[in-house]
Amino acid sequence: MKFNIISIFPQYFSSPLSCGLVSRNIAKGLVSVNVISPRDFSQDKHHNTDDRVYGGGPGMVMMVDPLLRTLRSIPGQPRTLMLSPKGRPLTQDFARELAREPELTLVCGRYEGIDARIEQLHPLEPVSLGDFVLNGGESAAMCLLEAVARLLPGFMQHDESVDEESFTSGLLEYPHYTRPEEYAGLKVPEILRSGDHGKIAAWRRRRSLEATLAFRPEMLSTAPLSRDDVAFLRNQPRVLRGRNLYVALVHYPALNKEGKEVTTSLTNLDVHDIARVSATYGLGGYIVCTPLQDQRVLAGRIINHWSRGGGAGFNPDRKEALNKVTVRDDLDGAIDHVRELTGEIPFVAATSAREGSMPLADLQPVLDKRPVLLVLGTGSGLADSVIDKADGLTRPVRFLSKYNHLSVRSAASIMIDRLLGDVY
Ligand SMILES: C[S@@+](CC[C@H](N)C(=O)[O-])C[C@H]1O[C@@H](n2cnc3c(N)ncnc32)[C@H](O)[C@@H]1O
Repeated sequence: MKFNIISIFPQYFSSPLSCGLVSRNIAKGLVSVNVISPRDFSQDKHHNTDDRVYGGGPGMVMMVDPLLRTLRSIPGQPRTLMLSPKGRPLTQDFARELAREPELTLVCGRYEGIDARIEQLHPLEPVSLGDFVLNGGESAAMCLLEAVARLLPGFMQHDESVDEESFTSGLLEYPHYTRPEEYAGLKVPEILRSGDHGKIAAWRRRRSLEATLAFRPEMLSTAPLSRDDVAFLRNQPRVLRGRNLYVALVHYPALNKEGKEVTTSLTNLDVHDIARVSATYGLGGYIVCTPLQDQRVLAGRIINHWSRGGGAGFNPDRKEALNKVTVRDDLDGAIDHVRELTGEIPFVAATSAREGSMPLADLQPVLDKRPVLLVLGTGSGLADSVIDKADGLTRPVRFLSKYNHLSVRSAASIMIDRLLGDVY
């Protein structure tokens, strides 16, 4: 496979291309690397390749002409990638896709980047190494080259090595050991010395599952998993963020359509459905807030029927859900309830279908440290006096859509799922 690397610092590549498997495979002829400098194509007498940025601001920008001439000097129009923070993230799947190409051109930016017109003048696919900024595309190009080249048949001493690595199966890899058999009192796991390949494979699968659960649990949502895998994972100790999450449904003060503060009636559906979501996601609790005596009696009747009365024997799952529900007068009562249960004052996150700037994801790290009370409104939404008491107002679900009129039950489900997903 051939790589053309376009960089104003060709010397950057001499060391990484001269050692390890990359160098061996260049010598073998499996990989060839052609580093080209746009300086050699600059028409200017000083061979300049950059100039000041239009519109003001610090830094220089790579000029379009030397780069375009460099690109056009490469015969055959190979697939051309531009290393850039805005690009498609480089993943193992993407590397596999690129390894099927006979030739790739990698364009390395420097300074503030490249004159934007280059993308209109030459087909370029931006590729990013991650959400961070490097000084230049050279180190990114080297990472990409390695990730792709090692997937070529014959590149590794043993081609199977790449089949078992992290991300290949959607999981992180299991741990490896080498001699000595015992070091600082730590022994290599017995099973790895047993010679029983079936047992070793099963042991490795489980260590892979454990590592993924510990370090990258979100990968488990998409990894192909067998029934055995799921049964194994279900029994692993997990930090369940959901235990720190509480949800309050506020019936007073809520707004009516005219924007006036009113008390809304509770509904059987809201009590049941949000209780079921709370149980499914392992929430700390669900607090229905209403100061009206008849509404509190009604809520108590619903809860008692399903958690202690006739419904409890009839449907034990519903009993578990309804056991999560408590009734309090208002938001202050809900906050007190969480404080009584946890000994801590919760972070209060109000919600709205209209406004709010706090991304839900910002609540995830908070859940690792202290209880969070997610406050949902009824009627036409939470009154300002409730929102004012909150520590933050979350961004509406579907905040870019004109129509986002969800029932409070749906909004609760979506927000809780976005916060906790399948794993936490
Ligand atoms: C200092 S950076 C320019 C950053 C640019 N001003 C921005 O804010 O997106 C210079 C060059 O480094 C490379 N680069 C920086 N971060 C990168 C990343 N995360 N992935 C791939 N390339 C990157 C690109 O080639 C980029 O043109």
